Amino acid sequence: MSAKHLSRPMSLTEHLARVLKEASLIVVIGCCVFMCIAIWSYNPQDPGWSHAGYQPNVSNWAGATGAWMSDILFSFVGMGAYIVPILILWPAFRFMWRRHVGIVDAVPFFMLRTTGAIFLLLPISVLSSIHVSNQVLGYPFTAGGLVGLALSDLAVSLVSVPGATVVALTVMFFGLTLFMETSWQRLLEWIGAIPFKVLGFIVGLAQIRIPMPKLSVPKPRVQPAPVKEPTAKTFKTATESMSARKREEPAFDQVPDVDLTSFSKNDLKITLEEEPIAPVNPPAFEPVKQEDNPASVSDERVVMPNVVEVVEAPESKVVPFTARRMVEDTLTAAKKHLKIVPLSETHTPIANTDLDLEGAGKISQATREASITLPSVEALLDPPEMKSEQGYTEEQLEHMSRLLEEKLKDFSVIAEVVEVNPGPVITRFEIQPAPGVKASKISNLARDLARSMAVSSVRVVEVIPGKSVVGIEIPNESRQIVHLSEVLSSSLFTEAKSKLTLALGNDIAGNPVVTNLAKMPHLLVAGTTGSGKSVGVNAMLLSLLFKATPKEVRLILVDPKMLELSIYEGIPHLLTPVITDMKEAAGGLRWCVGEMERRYKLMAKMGVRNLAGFNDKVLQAEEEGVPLRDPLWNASDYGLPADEPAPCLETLPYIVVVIDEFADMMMMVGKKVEELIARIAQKARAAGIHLILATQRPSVDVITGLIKANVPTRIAFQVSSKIDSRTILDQSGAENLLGHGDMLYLPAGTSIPNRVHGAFVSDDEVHRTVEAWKRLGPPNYLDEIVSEGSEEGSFSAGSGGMFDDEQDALYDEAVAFVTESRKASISAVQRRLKIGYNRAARMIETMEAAGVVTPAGSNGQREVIAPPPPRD
Ligand SMILES: Nc1ncnc2c1ncn2[C@@H]1O[C@H](COP(=O)(O)OP(=O)(O)OP(=O)(O)O)[C@@H](O)[C@H]1O
Repeated sequence: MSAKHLSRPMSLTEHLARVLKEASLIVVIGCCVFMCIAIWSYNPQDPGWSHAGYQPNVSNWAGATGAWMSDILFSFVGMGAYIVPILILWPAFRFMWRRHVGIVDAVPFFMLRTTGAIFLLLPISVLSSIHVSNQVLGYPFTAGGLVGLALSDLAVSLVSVPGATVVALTVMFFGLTLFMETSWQRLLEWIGAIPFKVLGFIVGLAQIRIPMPKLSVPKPRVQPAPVKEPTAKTFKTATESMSARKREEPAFDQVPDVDLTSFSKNDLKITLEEEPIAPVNPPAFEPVKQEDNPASVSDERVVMPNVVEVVEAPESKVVPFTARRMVEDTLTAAKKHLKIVPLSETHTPIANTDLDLEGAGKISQATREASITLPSVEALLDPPEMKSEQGYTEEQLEHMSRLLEEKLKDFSVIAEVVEVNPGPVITRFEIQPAPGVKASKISNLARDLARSMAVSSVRVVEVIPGKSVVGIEIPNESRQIVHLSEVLSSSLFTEAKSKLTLALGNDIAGNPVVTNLAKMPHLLVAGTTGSGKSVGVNAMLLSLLFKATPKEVRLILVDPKMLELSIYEGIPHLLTPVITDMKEAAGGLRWCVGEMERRYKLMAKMGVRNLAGFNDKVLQAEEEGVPLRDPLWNASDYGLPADEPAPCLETLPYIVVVIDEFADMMMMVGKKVEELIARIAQKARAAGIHLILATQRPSVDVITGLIKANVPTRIAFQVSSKIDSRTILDQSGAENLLGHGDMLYLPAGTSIPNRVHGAFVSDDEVHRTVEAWKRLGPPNYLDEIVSEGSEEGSFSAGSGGMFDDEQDALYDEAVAFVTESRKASISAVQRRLKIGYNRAARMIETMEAAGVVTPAGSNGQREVIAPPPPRD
């Protein structure tokens, strides 16, 4: 948001209100000055309200009116009369200072201060009445006036003089707190800062006397770039702009020797907390003549991260400079209230416990040796752009914080901005709502806040782990693009051992977000059209292509739009050509179910619990020179002699099924797809089969309860409504994203989504990577995958017919064969009818359901129950 947005022209009503406000203040000031004159020139002998007067002339400077006014005040509140003008003036000034507060908004504050004023005034009268003699003063009644007299009589009779004094003092401070609306803590801090101010003044005087060389100060920056290795002897600070510091700065060795080692760490923490600092390498501060090379010193400077923390006492050599800087910082910090801490320091990166940084190394090493070298990220992807500072200036942040508070107040939410965290794409304002304000109330205001703050969207983060504040995320004026190459070259990605490592993008603080599909174990990606889904899916696919060889990961890509994934046609990772036909897509899923069952059986025979274990065992046996034989092999199934040895087992690749628009599939193929997906999702994890489902229609008929229950990891790109966001994430928030790859990533088993700025990858980059892989070898397609679907015969939308195996054209023939041969063997049926393994397996299962054969026994054999068909 630009500054011009912030300072929009006033409407006529606002203008009138402002003029009226200022005119009233002038009247109030006038009245108070008059009252002051009347009170200070009070003469008990002047005529007034309490008596007729002892002298013919009025001596009060404010005339007879003043004499009457002061007499009334002294008669009622005695000495309290002196503070009455202050009690009127102070609130009037505060009302003026708060320029954006309307009269209605000011009513609660007015009531608060009036109550405070009464509770302040009355005890002063009571105390005066009890402790001050009226003989010298000569007020009409007592030193505390009639009110003081009445209340003090009552108080003394109830709690005697000391008790009444304590009660009156307590009430007085209570009233003062309400009236001043100030925090005693701040007051104490302010008083505590006075010695530093004095010290600063003395140092300033000394500077004037000693001519010093100039030192240029770098231009303020909102987001300090993180420094790799902060020196232990420096102070870590946040934020920006030493813009106010325009005066000349001396070289450290010429600064008057002020011993500041006596400052306590706590002092520094309190006073320097918000002040940006540009720590300096001591050698860079040799006296430099600005005229010669003004930039040379500032170039040496490094902006350090935030929040003052004295790690170690400064070395004596740098004490004078540091000390002077501390004093300056103290002075500047005293003026500021807004705490600005870059997100890079406050935001906790997403936990990467899933990344398999250690495990699974054995297999990968072994498989990798025998396989092709992976293409290089640097050679194929565009390098990341140089990051430039794109956040708001410190003044803008200050202004926006106040504006945010006011806008919230317009919506009857009293809240205070306690911290601002600028990030590369968004800036997070942490607000502390008043007690009793519900976070959901603030969430519901997201759109109104975006409108009133003139930004494209505002996201409300109801829960920030470890804090009691609510976060308001406001987009920066221009956002940084996260390039995939940046995330792929991060150590998090390169060190991850899992072959299914996915690079998603950067989190709000700019840290890479890398996840493991193997642990997810299935992923649902949804978002409206143009929100960045396809780019996101491409980034995930490229992550796999830069991490795994075809021996390690195979892909089945389903692309009904024939647009997005067809680009990958021909890469050696594909198990089948990119599927664009829904029939074949359903067949692909059925093949996956069959493959899953087969893998489960294999793993059971081998006594391992998952694919990694299976592959380890196979490799180990290969290394020992005794390769394992396929335990499921049955020579007779293939018409071979029984003594034919089974083939050797090979490692099994992970299989990733990516469906780009699975709503289309649901519409065209019907409910059965949902069941198939659920079946794969429930069991396929151990078998190494993983699903990535993408849709641009996040409605309940596409993302059904069954799918949600089985696909625990979700990514929501921008959606058009709260309802869509709830359908994907079970909570709102995605409707307030920025689009263009901005996403909410909800890992399995958590309820707090993480905002991630998705990695961008261009079509060119995808092309280059695909070409590189194509050059490394042709794909080895399995024909049975798509034939599984098409050979099933017709299937009508929503009928579920294609999965009803009793409707299978060959089912009757299969039953006849089984009952005649009395052999309920899948491979026998497969061989006899010349069909795929999965189709045969399903027929046998259908026969089991129909009572033709028994369930498989412990040895895997089935009995045929039904009699053979009668012969003609
Ligand atoms: N991570 C990103 N960073 C920057 N811009 C992005 C990012 N992701 C997407 N975009 C921009 O958004 C545009 C739309 O992205 P994309 O085509 O992926 O959307 P989509 O959700 O797949 O839309 P559709 O469903 O219509 O295909 C892209 O052309 C690109 O310019």
